[in-house]
Amino acid sequence: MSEFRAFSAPGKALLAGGYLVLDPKYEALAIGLSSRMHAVAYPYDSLQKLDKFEVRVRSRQFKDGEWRYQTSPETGFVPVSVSGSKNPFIEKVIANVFSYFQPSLDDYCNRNLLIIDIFSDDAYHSQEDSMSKYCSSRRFSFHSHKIEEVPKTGLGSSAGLVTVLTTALASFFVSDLTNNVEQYRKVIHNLSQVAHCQAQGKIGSGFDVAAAAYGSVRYRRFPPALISDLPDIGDAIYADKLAHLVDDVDWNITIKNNRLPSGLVLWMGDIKSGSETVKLVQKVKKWYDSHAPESLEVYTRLDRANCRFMDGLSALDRLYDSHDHYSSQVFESIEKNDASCQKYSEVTDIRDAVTTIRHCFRKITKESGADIEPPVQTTLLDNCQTLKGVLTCLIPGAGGYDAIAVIAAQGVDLKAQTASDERFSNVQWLDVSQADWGVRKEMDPEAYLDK
Ligand SMILES: Nc1ncnc2c1ncn2[C@@H]1O[C@H](COP(=O)(O)OP(=O)(O)O)[C@@H](O)[C@H]1O
Ligand SMILES: C[C@@](O)(CCOP(=O)(O)OP(=O)(O)O)CC(=O)O
Repeated sequence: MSEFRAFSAPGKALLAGGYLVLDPKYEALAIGLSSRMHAVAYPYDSLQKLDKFEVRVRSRQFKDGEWRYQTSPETGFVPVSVSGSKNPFIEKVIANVFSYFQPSLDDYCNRNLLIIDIFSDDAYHSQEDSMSKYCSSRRFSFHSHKIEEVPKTGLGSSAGLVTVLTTALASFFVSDLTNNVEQYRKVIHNLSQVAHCQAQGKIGSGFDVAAAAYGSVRYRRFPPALISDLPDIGDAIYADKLAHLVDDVDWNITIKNNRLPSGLVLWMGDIKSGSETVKLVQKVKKWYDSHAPESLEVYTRLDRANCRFMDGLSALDRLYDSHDHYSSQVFESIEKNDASCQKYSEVTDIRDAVTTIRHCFRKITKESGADIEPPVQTTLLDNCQTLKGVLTCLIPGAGGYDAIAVIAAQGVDLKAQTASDERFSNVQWLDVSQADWGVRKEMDPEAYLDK
């Protein structure tokens, strides 16, 4: 590719299936978010040295936000940092994209310097110590600290980065990718899952990369061994094993469209208190293993409620699209959030499912010591449920003290409703909502360039 091109990938919120989604028996609901990670790929440039590729990834929103890696076929495309700084997510994307496409330097003579700019939308990070600036017509926040030092809001910045960078880097090697992302979506997803797991040093469920690649999806995970069984990057057989995994192996995952109803909006409330997902997962696993067979009964009940929740959202989405009189009555009742809601099974089915989900999570919280829905969050969610226009609310993902998710009718303003309400004083409503589409080409690459 010889011209500028830009791509973006969405953030994520896991609205159903936390913990269960780690087991391929269960499905989960990953919602793509309007906060996106962006990548701008520049036309090829040339290095003086012709025996290597150099990839320069710049995140100018952050202090020291530039990483330069060199790689070559001779070294099995093992990336070597030549900027002194390292970024594991960028490094693994480079290793896997080059290992997969196997570019020869002869084919890229004088086109061996690849430059990509990364931009992240505000909601991914705390905005303290930042300044809003325009790059041409797009506005981003620029921070005075390094990316690793800026507090995150848990919207999946690393998954979005890995997915959009994989897409942008691949566009140097596949001439028609930019205008056919859909055709290459599976390859992008698979390469991104591999890179993300390798960079994190652990194999999670992958729901966050699935959301970054596909948008809002009903998701069932791949077997962890698909990735853990890969040889080391640079190993003589790594490229062949990676190509076989990406192109030929059945990952046996479920990726189905399952979106929030058009007539509803997702609100994410940042609580500004962190929770360490890895420790929560370890505590829940210990509880599950030590409380069998009752723990299996709890998971089975949770799974049924998760599926009722997901099915209920799909039913409500179909109802909204019908635009008939009954649909209007149902959505009007949600807007009022009064006793009239009890008349409509489309509303009560979803609420009953979430009630069961939250009850099970409180039971696990009590028995495992993992603060999935601790009492302070229970109180906050119960208060949220009373707000005008709220259909339901829950703790997303691994739960804890990170955030709350509220599904409310369009046109409802939770910021205004809660602004002077002491009960919500520690909630910062993020400027983010659901966005159903995954990684995509952006139509205005010039909009990211400093004029
Ligand atoms: N805009 C960015 N530019 C460069 N690296 C980024 C960017 N956003 C995220 N990262 C990388 O991802 C890491 C955060 O990943 P992680 O801890 O998994 O958080 P999250 O839950 O948001 O994915 C950062 O420390 C950094 O290495
Ligand atoms: C526990 C989980 O099932 C869900 C975690 O969801 P979060 O959205 O809390 O994830 P982080 O952003 O990594 O904290 C682990 C997994 O699925 O990998």
